[in-house]
Amino acid sequence: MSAEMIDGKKIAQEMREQLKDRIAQLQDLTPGLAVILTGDNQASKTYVSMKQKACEALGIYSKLIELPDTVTQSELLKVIHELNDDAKIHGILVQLPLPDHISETSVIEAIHPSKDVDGFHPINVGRLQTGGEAFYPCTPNGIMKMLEYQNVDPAGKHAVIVGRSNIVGKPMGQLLLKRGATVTYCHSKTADLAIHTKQADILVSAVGVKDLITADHIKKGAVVIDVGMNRNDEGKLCGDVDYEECSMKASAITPVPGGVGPMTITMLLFNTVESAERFSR
Ligand SMILES: Nc1nc(=O)c2c([nH]1)NC[C@@H]1CN(c3ccc(C(=O)N[C@@H](CCC(=O)O)C(=O)O)cc3)C=[N+]21
Repeated sequence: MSAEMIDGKKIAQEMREQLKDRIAQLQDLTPGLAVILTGDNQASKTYVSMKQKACEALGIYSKLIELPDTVTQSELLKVIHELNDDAKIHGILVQLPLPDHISETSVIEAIHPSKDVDGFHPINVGRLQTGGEAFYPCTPNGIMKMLEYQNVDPAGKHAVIVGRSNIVGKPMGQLLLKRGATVTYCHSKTADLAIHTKQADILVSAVGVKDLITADHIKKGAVVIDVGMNRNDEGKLCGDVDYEECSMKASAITPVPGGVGPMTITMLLFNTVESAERFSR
């Protein structure tokens, strides 16, 4: 039996329709998102233009600030401070990665937590653990929405996460823990990956290695979430999971493209709308 494909594109589209209604309720307040793009990395440009198109489609005001890769840290911080004070802007996203001479931590910490729609600021990271009003990182939060949509309740399940980044792996574990999963983190230093991943009821791979997860890595009936973004020999986008093999064994599985990616952008819109709603209260 082959697994059900979790259609991220479709779930994302449905959530975007719901967001349109929420935006309409804001009446004369237009949610605003500022995106700061440094340098001319082609991949970054592509993602940023996808984000802008998504904003446009929903009637979210989007402001793009393009800076050369020679921009100094203090110039970048000044731009962030101005956006913190800009009443038209409810969300600020600084596209990562940044040029090497700029401290990612300093930049993230300069964004006002109430506008940090990426959920990367330590205040938001902390509140994810301790509670309180926070923005959750878009990719893991989008995955939680996909699980909900599939009627997968993490409570009592064993969730295994491969990857320990601040952007995906770590917050993914926190969100699943919040929902009652037993969480295992695996990463590049894990001695025997398959021993752990084979225990997973829910497996999330966020590593960036093509075909890292094969059928031998998963348990029959597992829910498999692929956050990887890699290119195969033909230059086509593919994930960490060998989809063909694993879909024969999993109960549900996300494709790449069309899985987690579209949900990431949707959750960015979601956080921006939420920020505007908080602002209007
Ligand atoms: N501050 C910051 N926040 C981010 O959220 C952020 C970032 N920096 N830097 C780069 C990564 C990457 N990222 C993606 C979002 C959507 C897709 C996406 O929609 N992908 C489509 C396919 C796109 C294609 O065809 O190339 C899909 O998977 O179906 C991919 C990647 C957000 N990022």
